[in-house]
Amino acid sequence: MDICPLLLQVPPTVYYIPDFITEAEESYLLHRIESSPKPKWTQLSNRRLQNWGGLPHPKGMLSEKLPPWLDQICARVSDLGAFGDKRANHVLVNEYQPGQGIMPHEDGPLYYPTVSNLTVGSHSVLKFYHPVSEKTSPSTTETMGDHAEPTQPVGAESSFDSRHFASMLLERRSLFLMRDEMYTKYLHGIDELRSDTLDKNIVNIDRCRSNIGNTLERGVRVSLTIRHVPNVLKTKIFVGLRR
Ligand SMILES: O=C(O)CCC(=O)C(=O)O
Ligand SMILES: [Fe+2]
Repeated sequence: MDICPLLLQVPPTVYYIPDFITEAEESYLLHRIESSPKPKWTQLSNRRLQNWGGLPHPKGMLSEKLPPWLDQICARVSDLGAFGDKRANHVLVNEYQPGQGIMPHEDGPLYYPTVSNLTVGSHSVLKFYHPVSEKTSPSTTETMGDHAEPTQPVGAESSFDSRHFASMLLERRSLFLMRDEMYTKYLHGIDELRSDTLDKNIVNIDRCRSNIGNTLERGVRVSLTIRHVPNVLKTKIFVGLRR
């Protein structure tokens, strides 16, 4: 399996694995996601999502058992050593219609500092940004635990272009991993576009089916953000015995 880090314009903390799953596995995952009960979906302004495994919280996540179809994929990602000797215990499913995206953000301190993203259904382009300054905290913070949308200070949008330093093409069925400073320091986001024209900023183009200059129309893309939440509440159930 090809998990060589990309040593080009980005630090060696980004991994791209084309065809991590088969077409049959992709169809199966899409089917399971689509057939999840309606209340499992949370509609946000620019995408909808499903949260699995519990709601990450600074005081600890009350963990919920993952369904077998997600547990299997979590095991496969964990077996790569993505989370050290820990196992992924949390999955966020994001569904993007063409024209939808996610604002530049960081994933925050509630997760083990490695994020893995499995892309199904259609491709996307993930863009990476320098933080506003090395000393200040990033302009946006993703607090997916409570489904809050990333926020952005007034005037920050115009500066994103100048802070953009690399992009990754995430083809369907691929797995993307980022860790270390790519997780803790830099921001990532997806532009709200209906198609992507691939330019020289795509650092993983050599591992992709497409070429620089191609324009790819976006279909409905579902991504599975697979992470490890270290702070899990150990619930103790006390059973009172009465005489
Ligand atoms: O859809 C993606 O690939 C990115 C999702 C993301 O950044 C997140 O869930 O925090
Ligand atoms: Fe993210």
